[in-house]
Amino acid sequence: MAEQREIKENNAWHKAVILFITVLVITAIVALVTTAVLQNQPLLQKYKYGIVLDAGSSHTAVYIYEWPAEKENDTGRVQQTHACKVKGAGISSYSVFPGQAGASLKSCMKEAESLIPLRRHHETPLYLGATAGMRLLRMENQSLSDLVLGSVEEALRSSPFSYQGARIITGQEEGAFGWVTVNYLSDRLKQGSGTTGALDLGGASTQISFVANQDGAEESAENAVTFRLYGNDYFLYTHSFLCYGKDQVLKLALSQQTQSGDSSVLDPCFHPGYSVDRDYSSVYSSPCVMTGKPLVSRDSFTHIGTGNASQCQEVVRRIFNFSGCSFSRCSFNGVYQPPLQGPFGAFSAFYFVMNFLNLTSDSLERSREKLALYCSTPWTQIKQQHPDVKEKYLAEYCFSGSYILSLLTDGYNFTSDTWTHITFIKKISGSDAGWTLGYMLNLTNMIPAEAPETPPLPHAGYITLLFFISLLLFFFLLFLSLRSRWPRCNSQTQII
Ligand SMILES: O=P(O)(O)OP(=O)(O)OP(=O)(O)OC[C@H]1O[C@@H](n2cnc3c(O)ncnc32)[C@H](O)[C@@H]1O
Ligand SMILES: [Ca+2]
Repeated sequence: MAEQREIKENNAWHKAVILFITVLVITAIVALVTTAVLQNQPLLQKYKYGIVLDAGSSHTAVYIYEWPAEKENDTGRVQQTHACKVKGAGISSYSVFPGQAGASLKSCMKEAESLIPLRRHHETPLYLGATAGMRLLRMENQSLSDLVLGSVEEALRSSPFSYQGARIITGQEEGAFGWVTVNYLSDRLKQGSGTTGALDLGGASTQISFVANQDGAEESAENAVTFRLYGNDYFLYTHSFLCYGKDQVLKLALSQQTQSGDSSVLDPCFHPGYSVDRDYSSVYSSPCVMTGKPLVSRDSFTHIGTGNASQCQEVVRRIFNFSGCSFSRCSFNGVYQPPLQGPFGAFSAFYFVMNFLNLTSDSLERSREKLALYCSTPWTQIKQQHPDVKEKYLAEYCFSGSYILSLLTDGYNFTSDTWTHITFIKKISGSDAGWTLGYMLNLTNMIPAEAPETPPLPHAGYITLLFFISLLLFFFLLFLSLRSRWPRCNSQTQII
């Protein structure tokens, strides 16, 4: 009887222990799962998205970015998944029918709707930034520029995304965010290592941005931008030259060459055999062209190419004003520029043109030689060699190449030595170089000022830990349950 009571007491004791351990194990598992879920909240939500519309002077592009939902503050994680080129010219060209500017964006916005998962639409931020084309339109006619912006705003508001605004960004923002993009994508911000300068050549403006000595801020505050990113301070020199994009510069060059009012213009920046009738209005209607149309009754002139690179260089140099610098040093047009600090990434038309001309990896001298040979090639031959290239682009590569060489050397003061510091780029790690990504990262606060504290374990680490601890607890429980059966079997043997 005493033995039986002892066995019963033993069993009750074991049951209590097992119950206690079971409760402990369940609590531990619940706690672990809760921790893991809290630490990695968006386990099921894989990606988040953002959309930026780059309303440039020549065209509008819709960029879609994505990033892993649980890694919002980790530098170098946001990437471009899609770019849609809006058909037709830039939004500033809709000044005649402002209401149609918004409608032009419809097909790219539909594309974005189909590419971004439905459940993400309402939380996907949507921005539009307009650049030099709209800056020029605003200078010419503020109410027309407001109507165009109103039209795109209305179209974007009616999309399912989280519309955050459409505005004309400043040249300083355009330059600075281009710099952020380039350095973010090349992972230079996170490492806190040296940075890359950014050179952007658009249709209506061009930007130069690089980290420079802080003293420059005292000389010219309007060219200084400071960033604190990821625990590092950056003092940036940036300048945007309105009217020095490649389309506006061509107008400037043509206006200078047509001043005499002659019926034809012999242009050394176009190929021999090239001949096109142009309306004066296509040159003189731009606010960048300060001089008036020559006093002739004709509406047009004949634009004839002669293909002479050294004469073209002279034509192009006349576009810059190298006198009158009120600072310690200037680039051109009296604009302050500190000594260049490379390396540099040159994108947009810098890339389009230099890539077409096959000049992305030559020395400055070799580039000059190759360009001279190219410019002197007859127009018929050029057209035969490149039947698939848009004729407007094809006709202008000699001029644009000459302008780029002059802008970089005469304008920004790159030399034969520092020329090698420039890399002509289109994309970095699959994302286009340009201001849009930097703009979005800034507005969504995705680059923290301080280096974020790294969680004790990465996502995969939590899952692995959870698995092993659960496994361990399971075996421990199994062991205890088996062990609790042993004495009972022994007792029964003894009774028999
Ligand atoms: O920055 P802004 O000045 O507002 O202009 P944008 O944003 O519209 O300018 P892009 O960088 O898109 O293009 C720069 C210029 O290069 C031209 N362009 C685009 N693709 C080209 C190509 O393949 N070959 C030559 N030129 C090209 C385009 O028409 C513009 O004149
Ligand atoms: Ca641009």
